[in-house]
Amino acid sequence: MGEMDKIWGQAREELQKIVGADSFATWIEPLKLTEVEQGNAIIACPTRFLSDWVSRHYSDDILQVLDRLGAPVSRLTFETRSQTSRQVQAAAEAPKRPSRVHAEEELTAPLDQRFTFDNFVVGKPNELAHAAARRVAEGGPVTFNPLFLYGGVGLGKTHLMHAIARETQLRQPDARVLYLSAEQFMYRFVQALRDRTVMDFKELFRTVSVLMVDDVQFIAGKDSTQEEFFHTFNTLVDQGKQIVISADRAPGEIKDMEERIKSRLQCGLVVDLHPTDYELRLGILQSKTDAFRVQYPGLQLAPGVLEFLAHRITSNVRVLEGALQRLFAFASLMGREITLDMTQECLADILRANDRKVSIEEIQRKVAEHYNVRLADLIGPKRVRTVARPRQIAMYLSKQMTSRSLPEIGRRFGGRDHTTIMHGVRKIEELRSADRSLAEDIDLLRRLLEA
Ligand SMILES: Nc1ncnc2c1ncn2[C@@H]1O[C@H](COP(=O)(O)OP(=O)(O)OP(=O)(O)O)[C@@H](O)[C@H]1O
Repeated sequence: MGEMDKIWGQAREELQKIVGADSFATWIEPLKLTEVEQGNAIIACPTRFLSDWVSRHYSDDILQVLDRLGAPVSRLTFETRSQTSRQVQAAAEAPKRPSRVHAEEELTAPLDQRFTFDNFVVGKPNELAHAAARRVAEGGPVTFNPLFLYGGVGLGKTHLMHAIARETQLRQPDARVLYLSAEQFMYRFVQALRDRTVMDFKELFRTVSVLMVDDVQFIAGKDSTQEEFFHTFNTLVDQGKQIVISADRAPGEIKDMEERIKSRLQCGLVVDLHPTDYELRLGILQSKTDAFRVQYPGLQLAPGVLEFLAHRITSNVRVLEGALQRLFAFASLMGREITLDMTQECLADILRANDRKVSIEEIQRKVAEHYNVRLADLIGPKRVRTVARPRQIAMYLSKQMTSRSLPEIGRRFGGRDHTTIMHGVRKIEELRSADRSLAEDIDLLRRLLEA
């Protein structure tokens, strides 16, 4: 067995544990590692569609697993077999199934086993989206059509879409649920145009019970795809069929999307997934930790680690999950308890990327609020002690927490000279070591500003 086959064999075992048996069979099984060269792993993949999906959804997992197995890889390149061999393969497979069934199976993107309602942690920022998704999945009379879910990267849109599709299939086994990305919609449409099978395409789309299209912003600027999408959409709505759409922004904000489509998209229920808050992040971390404990039995987790992560990693849930996954893998490899020190060491890059940039204005506002003085007084010329001390604290924090120079800070404090700022910073440094309650006040303010 060659070196690549050996590594890939081990990687496949690991990946199966991470993604689950079904997703593994659908997405990872058909792949083959052919070469690792200067940090680049070349992976052979039977179709473009498969490589697109795998690179969007499983790249991080594959990279992490290869890394863990000692293959120093920082990039993945997917190589698809040539067009000719793909056609030969398709032709060889075609007679096995009736053509209609074949087409439907190909159209619906497989569902990720991990994306269920049970695994979705609900908090303030996503409770409305979750409730609407559940309502749609319950079936019954269509009350809002379409359901339009939108939100920033990695906040759970795809997760909710898969959960709706799965739940609908469970509750109504006869319902034809079609779930696909807008990119796949376009790809299929273009293929139908090329193969002169547009009528079949229309027929197929217009006879589904539930149509779900992920990342609809993708068809912006693609005129004929938009046109076709619009007609499909109207036909289904007229027939009272449920449509669920997701996008990275609100319908009205999608550029290069025809007005009539935008307005159609807005006529149902539009709900957004807000950025996560601390409580939701902590809830998600706790739920993922429970899942990881099954995968890594016996692993010890020191108190405070999850709170630290929820506090420091605020970008999105995907990053949060990736961080936890790396931490568990690292700890299990080292056979050590997960402590705060290990967390900081193992996730240094992610933590750095998530460091909050605090502005001088935020510092001034927070300090003024904390000491109950007016913002205008904090910045203005008043010299009374009740204002002068908080002002110096704000100067000190501005120097510590931002990369601004003393003259720049001076300008934001009502045009003061840089020597005044330096004096203020020094004064607080002195007082800090002598006055405990002042030191505690400053720590509290810093924590509030970093949150
Ligand atoms: N509330 C939640 N509870 C549990 N897991 C969540 C939650 N929100 C997001 N996730 C997880 O975060 C990851 C990213 O979510 P998802 O793929 O649904 O994001 P998205 O909004 O579709 O992002 P993108 O715009 O990048 O496609 C997934 O693994 C998902 O399971």
